[in-house]
Amino acid sequence: MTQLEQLRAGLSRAGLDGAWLSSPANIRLLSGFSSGADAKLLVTPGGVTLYTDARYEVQAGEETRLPSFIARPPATLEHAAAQVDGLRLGFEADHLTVAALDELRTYWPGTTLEPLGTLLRDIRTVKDAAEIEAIRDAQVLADQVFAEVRPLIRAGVRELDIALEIELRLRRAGAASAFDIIVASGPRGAMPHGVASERVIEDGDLVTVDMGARLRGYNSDMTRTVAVGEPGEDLRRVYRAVLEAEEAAVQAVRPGVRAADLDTLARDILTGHGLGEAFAHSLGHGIGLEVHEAPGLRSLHQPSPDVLQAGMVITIEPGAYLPGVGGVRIEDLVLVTEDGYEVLSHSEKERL
Ligand SMILES: CSCC[C@H](N)C(=O)N1CCC[C@H]1C(=O)N[C@@H](C)C(=O)O
Repeated sequence: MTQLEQLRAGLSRAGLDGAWLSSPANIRLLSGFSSGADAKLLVTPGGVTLYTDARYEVQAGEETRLPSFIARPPATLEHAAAQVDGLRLGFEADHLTVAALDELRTYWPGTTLEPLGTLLRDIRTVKDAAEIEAIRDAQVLADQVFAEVRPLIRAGVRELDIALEIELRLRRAGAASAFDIIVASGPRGAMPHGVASERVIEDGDLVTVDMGARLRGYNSDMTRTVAVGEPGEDLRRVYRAVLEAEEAAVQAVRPGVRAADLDTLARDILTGHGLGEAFAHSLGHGIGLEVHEAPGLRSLHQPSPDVLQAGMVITIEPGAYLPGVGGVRIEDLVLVTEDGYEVLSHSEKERL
């Protein structure tokens, strides 16, 4: 079933006639149009219409085979009003603003509007062959760029120069950076989201590089922690503990495993090394049109209800963060297959 067919089936199960979609990722998923921030998608029993404005007329013609209506609000809402009168329409409650919902109610007094729930989240969680190919290609590029930039990670180089080189090479290859590149060296390694700064890397540092490529709309995500010179034995011990947790969690990936249990598995290993408190985030996440999407690999603070299925693409990224000292994170991008897993990220890991 195509994603649109899955959406229609889900709408009918929920007693809805259609949907008004505003999130760029879902618009791209269903239409192929890549500038969803300036678009809406209307799904009704009679068809699907992409609404966008004159800046995107040519682009819409190139990117989608769906009929487009070129206008700006309120003309778009007035045009849609005739099609949605008397219908029950779903909307993305986690994306549509309160003001935008009020506006829909004003222009469509005869339409019942209801939150879509997890329907689109669920459709996006399991990837089809084309989506997996795009993520795989994004990771091939990320591995290649990491290999090219790896020799730059040395004493005397600023974190932001490493990030710049990564970004430049991704852009030159026709991709983009999936997110602000994290380069966290020395004590900055204690910041899980330590985006590259002006800090100059020193001998004995561990340097965490977390990067991803966005290609054909799909993202990759991978982290490597690199040793510069000879880090002290305390940091090496932390590195080995994180690597042990990471490899054990990857090896446990297969359909039917609860996402929360993978987090617990990695967390227990780190706790055994006295690093449970230092693992300050969840084990990983699904990835696709957005960097963070379902399933969440989380056992603490709202444990994930998700169970792994073939076709999910997830990250496994345990870390340990020691304020004032430094940190380690190791992350692989993993495809859940029918009989287990395939690691999509191939960049070499340190063996300390
Ligand atoms: C700003 S995108 C960061 C990408 C990165 N690989 C990543 O997902 N990280 C870095 C450390 C934690 C993890 C993260 O943000 N996890 C989220 C899902 C959480 O809430 O734990």
